[in-house]
Amino acid sequence: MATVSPKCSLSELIIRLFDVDGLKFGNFSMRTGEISPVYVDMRVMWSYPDIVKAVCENIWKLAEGLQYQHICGIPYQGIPMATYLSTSRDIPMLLKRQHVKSYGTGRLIEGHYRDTDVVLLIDDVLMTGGTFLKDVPQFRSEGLEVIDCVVFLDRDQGGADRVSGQLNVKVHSVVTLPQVFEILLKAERVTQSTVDTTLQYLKDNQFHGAVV
Ligand SMILES: O=P(O)(O)OC[C@H]1O[C@H](OP(=O)(O)OP(=O)(O)O)[C@H](O)[C@@H]1O
Repeated sequence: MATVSPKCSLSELIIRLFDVDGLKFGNFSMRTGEISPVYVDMRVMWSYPDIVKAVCENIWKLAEGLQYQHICGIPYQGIPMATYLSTSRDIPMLLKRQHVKSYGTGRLIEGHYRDTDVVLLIDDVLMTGGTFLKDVPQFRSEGLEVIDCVVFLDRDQGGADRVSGQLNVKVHSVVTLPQVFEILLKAERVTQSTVDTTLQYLKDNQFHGAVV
């Protein structure tokens, strides 16, 4: 299978991701309890460094012009993405723990920062927005400000609006699922009928209101 270059086109990257099973069609149980006809499994990219580089380069482009002093990846997938950008661009990174340890320093957010410093949050996928809705207040209660979040793929189920509406944080995405379908359709990787069914599902399964 041909690899992609870090500066490849978005279409090339999406097709590469599809070809390594990063985007699957079928019936998948989601965290929310729903059955989704599409599943985005960016976790497979860790086996393909060319995809990691291209995904992160797209995130970097997206973050151009945003104001922040630190970057932080959302556990788990966001952490190696943020590490790649931190070390390749010399941007200080913070690490947020899933669980605070009962020993050592007992910190939730590791790294050096000052009160009111701004942190840019990085993640692979956005679905309900529930992860940002849960995590952003934790950063804020540690004295950090969050103004922007960047994700590679937004499933387009209302998550970005929930986050901006409830937290006054903007979520930027490299690509949305409908855009992914367009690319895969053009490349003849999926049929029109799969796309139609899946688009209808996304339309019928929007998230609003309380944290999921
Ligand atoms: O917008 P949301 O509905 O919150 O969904 C997005 C989150 O779900 C996935 O993580 P997951 O919880 O599967 O954990 P992982 O990163 O540890 O695989 C993904 O990596 C995001 O962090």
